Amino acid sequence: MTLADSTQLPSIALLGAGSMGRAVLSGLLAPTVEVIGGIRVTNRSAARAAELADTPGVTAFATDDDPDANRRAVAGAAVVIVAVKPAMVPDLLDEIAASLEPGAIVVSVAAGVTVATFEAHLPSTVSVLRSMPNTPAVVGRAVTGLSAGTRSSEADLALVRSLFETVGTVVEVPESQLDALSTISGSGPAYVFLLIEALTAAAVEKGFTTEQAAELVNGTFAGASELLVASGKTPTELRIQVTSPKGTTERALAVLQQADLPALFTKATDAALARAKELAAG
Ligand SMILES: NC(=O)C1=CN([C@@H]2O[C@H](COP(=O)(O)OP(=O)(O)OC[C@H]3O[C@@H](n4cnc5c(N)ncnc54)[C@H](OP(=O)(O)O)[C@@H]3O)[C@@H](O)[C@H]2O)C=CC1
Ligand SMILES: O=C(O)[C@@H]1CCC=N1
Repeated sequence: MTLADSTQLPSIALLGAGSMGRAVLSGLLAPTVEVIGGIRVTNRSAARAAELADTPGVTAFATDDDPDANRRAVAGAAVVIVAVKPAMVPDLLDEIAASLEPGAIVVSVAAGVTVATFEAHLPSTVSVLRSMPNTPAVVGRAVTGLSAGTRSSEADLALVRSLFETVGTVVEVPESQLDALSTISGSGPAYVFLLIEALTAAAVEKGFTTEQAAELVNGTFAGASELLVASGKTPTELRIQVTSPKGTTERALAVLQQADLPALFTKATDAALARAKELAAG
């Protein structure tokens, strides 16, 4: 490991060790990352905190065991990542507000909840940023949307960018675009898995075993993704390469195109966007 490969981060409190909290944590625990001052993680249930108890560099607290867990975790932390469900955010912010260090950076991963809500619940000395990572963070392949708040400096943005780069790539957007980004890349892995499930069901229906179907379909999605990245070609060019004139793929695509997938994805992402607005309203 060279110095250029490594990331140094100041002390971090991660509030909420669910799917996304643990996905972000996985990047912070990489050998190339040094969190000076360590990582404090909180969760509601003691069971999840116990799972993290032996992780080097991590101190885990459960709010079920200790009502002060979140306040203890944020005291002295330079960066606080809020990874609880959106509906829980306002109460959590009220709980920790007085314990935050002046100058602390609070980063939200919560869908929908606006910077304005965070800033309204926190002291004016605290810098707020919003992020929208996705679950491939677990394998270092997240795409994270990141937006600065009204009180965050360029240095805060750079620090939080480097934090999320431990789990993948980062796309900076104005907050007005973050909910839209969430409907694409935040939710996106679920759309891909739904397609995988559907193609797997078609394979089983054609007589393949579940194991064979998984090998065929998972391998095809992984190979196609890698081909897209490695070839530098567009998805359209690559689709055309598969589709022999008057061949079998052409027949299959004609059926799929009847469903007007672009319109369906517009409708689906519009529904996700509407839900983000509901979450913002609380
Ligand atoms: N899942 C995803 O793909 C993405 C999720 N997000 C956002 O991440 C956030 C978390 O979602 P997700 O990880 O899926 O949800 P989970 O339910 O998996 O995680 C939420 C975690 O918060 C814990 N928790 C609840 N209350 C408290 C509290 N008062 N203090 C500390 N911890 C608490 C829960 O503990 P317990 O289990 O014990 O109740 C749970 O572990 C949401 O705001 C979501 O919008 C953002 C991008 C993508
Ligand atoms: O479904 C959700 O609300 C979160 C945000 C994006 C992905 N999961």
